[in-house]
Amino acid sequence: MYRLSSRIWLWSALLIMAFCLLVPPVCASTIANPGQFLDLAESLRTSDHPRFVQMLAQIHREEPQLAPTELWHLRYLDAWETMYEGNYTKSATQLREVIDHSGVAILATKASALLLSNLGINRHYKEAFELANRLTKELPGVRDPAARFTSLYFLSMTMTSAGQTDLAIQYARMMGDALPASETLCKPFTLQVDALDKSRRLNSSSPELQRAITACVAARQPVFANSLRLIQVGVYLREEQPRKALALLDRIAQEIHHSGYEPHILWWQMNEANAYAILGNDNEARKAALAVLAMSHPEDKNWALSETYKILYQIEKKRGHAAAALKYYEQFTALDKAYLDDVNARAMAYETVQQHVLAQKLETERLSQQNALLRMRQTLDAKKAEASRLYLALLLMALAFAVLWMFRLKRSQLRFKKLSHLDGLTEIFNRQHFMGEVERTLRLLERRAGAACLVFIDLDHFKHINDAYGHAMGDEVLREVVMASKQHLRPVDLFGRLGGEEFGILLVECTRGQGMAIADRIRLAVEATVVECEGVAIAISTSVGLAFTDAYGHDLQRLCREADAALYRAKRGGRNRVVADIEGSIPAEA
Ligand SMILES: Nc1nc2c(ncn2[C@@H]2O[C@H](COP(=O)(O)OP(=O)(O)OP(=O)(O)O)[C@@H](O)[C@H]2O)c(=O)[nH]1
Repeated sequence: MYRLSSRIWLWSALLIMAFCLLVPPVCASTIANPGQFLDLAESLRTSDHPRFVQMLAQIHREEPQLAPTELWHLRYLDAWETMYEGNYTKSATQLREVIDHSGVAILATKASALLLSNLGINRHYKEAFELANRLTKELPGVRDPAARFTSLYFLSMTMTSAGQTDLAIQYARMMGDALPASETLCKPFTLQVDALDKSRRLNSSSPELQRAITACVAARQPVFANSLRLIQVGVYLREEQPRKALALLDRIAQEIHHSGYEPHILWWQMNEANAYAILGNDNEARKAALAVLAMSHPEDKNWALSETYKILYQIEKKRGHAAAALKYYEQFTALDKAYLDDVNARAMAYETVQQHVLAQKLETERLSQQNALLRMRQTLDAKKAEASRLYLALLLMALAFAVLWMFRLKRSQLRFKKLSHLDGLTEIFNRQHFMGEVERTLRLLERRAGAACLVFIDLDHFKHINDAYGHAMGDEVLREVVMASKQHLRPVDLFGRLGGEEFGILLVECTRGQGMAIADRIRLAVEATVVECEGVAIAISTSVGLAFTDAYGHDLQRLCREADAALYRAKRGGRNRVVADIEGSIPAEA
């Protein structure tokens, strides 16, 4: 048996038992099926170790025939055996190989869990806690119940070794929550008791203790049951109940010694020495303590040995054996220091890893916060750009709408203005606008001494047309007369309805002769206008009076008076004729 510290002994026992029960024993064994053969070998590792070694050698001879998964399984078992033989460094390398390269999730998880224990035993605490962190992270993805159970088992043990007993209890509870078919509550309960004991929260009447013992006895797990009973002995001793401790030690003595499990025997012996020492039975205490020393090796460094030296020191001191007392005291303090150093190293390593993880987490959080901020900014910028585009579009739409609205307004204003200038029936200038335009034009002409002729037109006997054919026909006649007259005007001439059946024309830049000719052409056009009413052509004629600027100047009033007078004369002269102003050279009458 290999020399381990007393705390590690318990963990080793827990480790061995865990692997014993991971794979249920298989009865058949044939190399014809290497997968099954490997499973069988794995199940026999601790219960029949010689056979396991022999099977390992046998399958090594068949190595070339093995499938890749089977080869990796074999390498995992090799790593286990190497660790069992005490070569932790080589075993760690082999396990890392399986973890990194096997590609078989269950094997990688089992190898990780075993490596965790390996690193702990080998006092590579920092690496152990780093691996524990990785295992914890990977745990949600471990679906295989046995692999999950194993991971939790080693995680719980590792947390206890780091003094993180609450976490250890939590992992142990998680083991109990999802037990693989081949497992019982013995191991989860034992781990909880161990964590409670390490954190001094266990007393002899704690229900957890009894519950765990019952579960392990029922599950036929003597190593676990004995570990729990030895813990109970320790609790009795802490509670100053040495007689109860001795009674329990007595009860389990046979089983402990029969098991041959050296760490338990040593632990049992040390507890006996301690119980007798508390009772003041120095002889028995010394005897038991010396038995512990006899079982140990000079280079052993463990807590049980440290406690033993302490007991011996106290006894020798009491007896006044100063030299012996000093010798034991020196050995006790050296071991105690080593043990405390180890505890501190574990706690320190745990804290270091946690700090590192925390720093990484903070850095990750900081980076993710920066990313989130950046994303928010980008989103905000995109939204701003979108909003700007929207505002621009809205602005353009509003602008377009305003322009359209203004355009339509202007157009309708112009239309109304134009309409307000026109006569509703004939659509030529109404009187007011006509007079205004005539006055403006006359002023312009006057400035450049241009000639013009004002023409007044009045339909003859229009009342009769209305009376004979109706007012609507009268309107039609008015429209036709206007259209006929327009044919003889130039764009510069002004044409307006003065009222009723009376119209005015200003012929611009027009000589007397031209004026008379145009007026007569209009008269003739009116006369030729055909408006029929129920097949009867309506006779239309008009009288025309003219006044020229060459005779009366550019004064509108004067011209109007003279044109009106000429028109009056045309009427009086018999109608349907053109009469010019009196002062004109030609008294034109047609
Ligand atoms: N249909 C129609 N008749 C109008 C309009 N404005 C005025 N009149 C009519 O025109 C007629 C003008 O009659 P009068 O002033 O007696 O002149 P007239 O009958 O043409 O006789 P003379 O001018 O002397 O030849 C009236 O009967 C008015 O009612 C109009 O817009 N439409």
